[in-house]
Order: sequence, then C-alpha cells, then structure tokens
Amino acid sequence: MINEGESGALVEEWVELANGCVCCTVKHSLVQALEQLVQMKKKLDHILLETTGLANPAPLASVLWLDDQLESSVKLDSIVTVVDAKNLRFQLNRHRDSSSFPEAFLQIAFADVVILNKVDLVSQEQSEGALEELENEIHSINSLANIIRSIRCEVDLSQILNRQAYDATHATHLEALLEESKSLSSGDLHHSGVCTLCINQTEAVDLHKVRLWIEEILWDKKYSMDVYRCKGVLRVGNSDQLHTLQAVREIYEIVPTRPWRNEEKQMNRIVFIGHNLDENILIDTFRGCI
Ligand SMILES: Nc1nc2c(ncn2[C@@H]2O[C@H](COP(=O)(O)OP(=O)(O)OP(=O)(O)O)[C@@H](O)[C@H]2O)c(=O)[nH]1
Repeated sequence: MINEGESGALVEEWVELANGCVCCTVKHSLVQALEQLVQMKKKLDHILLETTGLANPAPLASVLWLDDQLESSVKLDSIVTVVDAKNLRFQLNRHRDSSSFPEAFLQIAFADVVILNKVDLVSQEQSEGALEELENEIHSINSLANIIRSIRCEVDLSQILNRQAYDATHATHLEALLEESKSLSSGDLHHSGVCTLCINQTEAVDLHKVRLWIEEILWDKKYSMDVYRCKGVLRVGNSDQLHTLQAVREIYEIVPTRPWRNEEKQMNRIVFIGHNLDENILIDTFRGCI
C-alpha cells in the first residue's frame, strides 16, 4: 500500500504481525472498493473477479489475502484458472524453452482449481489419454490444484465456490497433505522451472527457527528460489497442535490449527510451488529448524 508521506514522497506502510504475516496497515483500494460493494448490496454471497487473460495472479492474491486482524468483510476464497484444453499444450510448449515465463504458467501455478475447458474439442480428435496427459502437465506445474474437466465452463458451483483455500482454520485442504499416498512432487523438473516440490520431515521443529527459515527463502531470497505458493503442516516441538503454514509470494502465516489426532502420524510436510526450486537445499536447510 502506498501513501503520501510528509514531503509528498510515497511511503510504503507494512507491519509484521504476530503470526509472521507481513501485512499492510492500510487496506488496498481494491479491498476498500469491494467492502463498499458488500455494504451497498447486503445480500452478496460471492464476488468473482475476472482478470484479463494475460494477468499474473500474484499481486491480486497478495492484496486480497488479508490478515484476520484487519477485520475485512471480504476474504479471498480461491483462485480459479480456466485453461483451453485444445490450446494448452501449444501455449506451454511455446514458452517452455524460452527464458520468459508466460502468464499461462503463473496462472496454473497459483490456481487452487483449474477448469480444463473445451474438452469436447480434444476428445473429438484424440483419445481419452490426451486429456489425462494434459492433467499430468497441469499437475507437473501445480500438484495441489484440483482439476475439473468442462465443456463451456459448465461446472458444479460447489467445486469452485467456498473452497476456503486460504483459510488456516479450515484445514481440510492442508490435512490432505498428510495422506502419504498422495504424490505431490512433480518428480521430473519441468523445463520451464515452474514446478511443485514437497519436503517431509518427521522430527518436531522449533517454530522460531521455521519462521527465520521461511523468511530467508521468501523475503531474503537467500537461495534464489522464487516461491509462488507454499502450503504445509508442521509438527512443532512442545505443542500438541497441528500447525499450518501458508504463503503467497512474500506473505506467509503459520497458525496452530487443532490438536493432532491419535491415529495421525505427526510430521512436517511442506509443498512449494515456484520457479528455480531446489529440493536438496530446501530439505537440508529445513533440517536446521529441528
Ligand atoms: N466447442 C467448445 N467451444 C467452446 C467451449 N467454451 C467456449 N467455447 C467457444 O469458444 C469461443 C471463444 O470463447 P472463449 O475461448 O471462452 O473466449 P473468452 O474466454 O470468452 O475470451 P476472453 O475472455 O476474451 O479471453 C466461443 O465461440 C465459445 O462459444 C467449449 O467447452 N467447447
């Protein structure tokens, strides 16, 4: 958030909140506009913001993912990306070998839900296998995204509304990380460098050290990794609470969510989606948090 200072200079107002989140003390004008909209029309259930097809979702996500302490009447529920099943491969291949990172990769990387649209055009020409390959392609960039196939974007609204993808207290989507059977890493590194990585660690960690570790990665860019999204569960020493970790670009939060259940195997499991991610560095440096 940019404000005019005493001399007319532009001053950024950021504060670090107790939960580790770097947050703006003043709400972005977009948030204020949305809040006014909610006030004017009291019966709004959801607001769908459609960006241009060429938008990078990162700045919007950062602006709309608000700290609870700002007590806003709006909150970011999820990011939905529509991809054209007929053109996806062509678009991704076009940019794969270039040093530029097209919005197509970013929009998939930031998505909580990917609607794979125009599947009728693919299956008319090719086999079912082609759609599965496209889904694998999407998951190689973002293993956490839920993919829905569609024709003319006709989808069950419950699959895109009320996902609560940014709500730490609604930890179901984060708890799914604990399902060991679920493969979350893309394995082979994408040529574009945009991919998903998952690190696991069974020993309990020191919360203070985890904060320093994540801040070095997200804020100081110490290891030159570009993290777009990060989601995880943490096993924190001297605590019976499962902690959740979420990050969007530089903003992150770690919160105690609920007590560990008896049948659960307590562990740390963190998924990173980004560019230039180095699995060995992440694993090695995370060990320093024990
Ligand atoms: N066969 C088929 N055609 C579709 C489908 N979805 C959209 N179309 C058609 O594709 C054409 C282009 O629509 P879109 O690709 O949705 O374009 P758009 O998203 O509205 O365009 P922008 O918002 O400007 O990016 C239109 O004629 C649609 O009727 C689909 O699932 N199957």
